[in-house]
Amino acid sequence: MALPHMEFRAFVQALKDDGDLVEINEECDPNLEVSAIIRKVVESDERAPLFNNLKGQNENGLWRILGAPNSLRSDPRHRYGRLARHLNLPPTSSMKEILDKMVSAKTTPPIPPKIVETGPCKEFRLTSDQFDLNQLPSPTLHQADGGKYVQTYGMFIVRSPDGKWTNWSIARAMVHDKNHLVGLVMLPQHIAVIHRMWKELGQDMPYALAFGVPPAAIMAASMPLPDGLTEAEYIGSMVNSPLELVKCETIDLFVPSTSEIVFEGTCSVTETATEGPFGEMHGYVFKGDSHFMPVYTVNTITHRKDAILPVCACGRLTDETHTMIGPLAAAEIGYILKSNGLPIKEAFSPFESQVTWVALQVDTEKLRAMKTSAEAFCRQVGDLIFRGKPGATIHRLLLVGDDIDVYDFKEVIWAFSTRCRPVMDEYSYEDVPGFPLIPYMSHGNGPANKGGKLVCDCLLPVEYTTGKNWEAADFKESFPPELKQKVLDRWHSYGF
Ligand SMILES: Cc1cc2c3c(c1C)C(C)(C)C[C@@H](O)N3c1c(nc(O)[nH]c1=O)N2C[C@H](O)[C@H](O)[C@H](O)COP(=O)(O)O
Ligand SMILES: [K+]
Repeated sequence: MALPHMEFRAFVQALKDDGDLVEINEECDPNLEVSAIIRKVVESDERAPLFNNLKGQNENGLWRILGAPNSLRSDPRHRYGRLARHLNLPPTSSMKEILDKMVSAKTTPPIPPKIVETGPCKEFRLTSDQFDLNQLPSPTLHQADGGKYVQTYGMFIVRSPDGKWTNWSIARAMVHDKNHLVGLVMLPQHIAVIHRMWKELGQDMPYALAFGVPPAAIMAASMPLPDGLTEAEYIGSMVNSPLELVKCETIDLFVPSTSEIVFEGTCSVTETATEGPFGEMHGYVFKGDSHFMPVYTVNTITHRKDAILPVCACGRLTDETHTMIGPLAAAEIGYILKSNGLPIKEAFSPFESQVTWVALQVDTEKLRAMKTSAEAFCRQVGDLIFRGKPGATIHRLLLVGDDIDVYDFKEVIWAFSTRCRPVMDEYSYEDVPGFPLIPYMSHGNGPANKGGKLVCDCLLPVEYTTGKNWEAADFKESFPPELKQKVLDRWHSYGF
């Protein structure tokens, strides 16, 4: 068995060994029952459910479902254990350690993937007359959804026509009919950028959709890495070993050889169909909210025996859209600001903001050395992030001082509530791309795709000039160290 971060099935075994898996062997219905269970799981940080017995499974066990593949654990000591297992990090890892790992390959040489002859994803092969996506256990995730969202945690593999850039990403897709999907292809995402390249050529875009890929790969697939960067070699560098890829049956693309399930085909550059509505990452399903999106033809399915389909039943806190989309964008945002010489120490997207905010911890000593103004600094940050792709999903950037732990929302909201004067300390951006999936954008008063962004300065003026001139009225800062130690030592003898 390979290591959990390099093979999905080993990852599932690792969850089981961690006591972080519940195997459900009684028959469950992929129409809402499975998702209801997953929703209850992610709303209470319960163990991940593995559905071994689904209505509609075919004779080779295609497919089972693993729900909540990268959600939270209830034990605070292992809160991010499932994310850590995706990266071969200890289950006690912090979010900082996990995100540092995700940017670690920025400064190490890429390691190209290794092509292998075959692999477990080739155990079974179905041609288009041998499967019906409506008969297979494609799950319906929310009762108001427009279709069966079979694709919520698989990885799209698409390549630029010149073959130079292979992008791996997660984008949703639902069953359109027995051999077709329809999915969200939306700029500025790279899948949409590459789709446009094929459209300009007048050729349908070959794609592979691999489910149950190496966990390290799905993390990078969910991260807004730079244009033109091929995730496969970035991940190779991150895990310090080449990923093993195998050639698709019908198209000139390569997929991780241990993938659980692989759909192969072409994404039309002309034909669209109605997609949505879908219960999305901000926690809403708007009735009738569907749009025309590209149609994917599924020509071939290859898969492992008793293959497992990972499913994110997304919506309200806390599922993979919150543990991954916001934090991974924050990691990229922090990296961009640092590599542009700005005094940023940490960046995180608070779940409580439904990952629409990124909090940036500022090194205020370096800030003071810049002898800059609040307006100039906030505009510098906002221009770098809101005019670039990694900031696409983020609508508030909060600048906080050294004393604020951006990974702890209690800290962030204290600074925001007490140090950022509404309006005067906020710098608006109305002329930048907006994120249309946020309800106040898609169903609000202004344009869905433009503006609605702020840089919120949660640094007090003294932090720009002479430095912090207050003590927090709390146990940590308002008492001499020896007294604090005495209180801690005697805490129980006092009677607490
Ligand atoms: C982890 C994760 C990420 C995403 C999504 C989901 C999960 C679980 C769904 C549950 C399927 C919900 C859907 O909103 N979804 C999604 C999506 N990006 C889209 O353009 N379209 C989508 O439908 N991302 C985010 C993208 O994966 C990242 O933005 C990534 O950065 C993209 O890669 P790239 O274009 O930057 O290379
Ligand atoms: K990506």
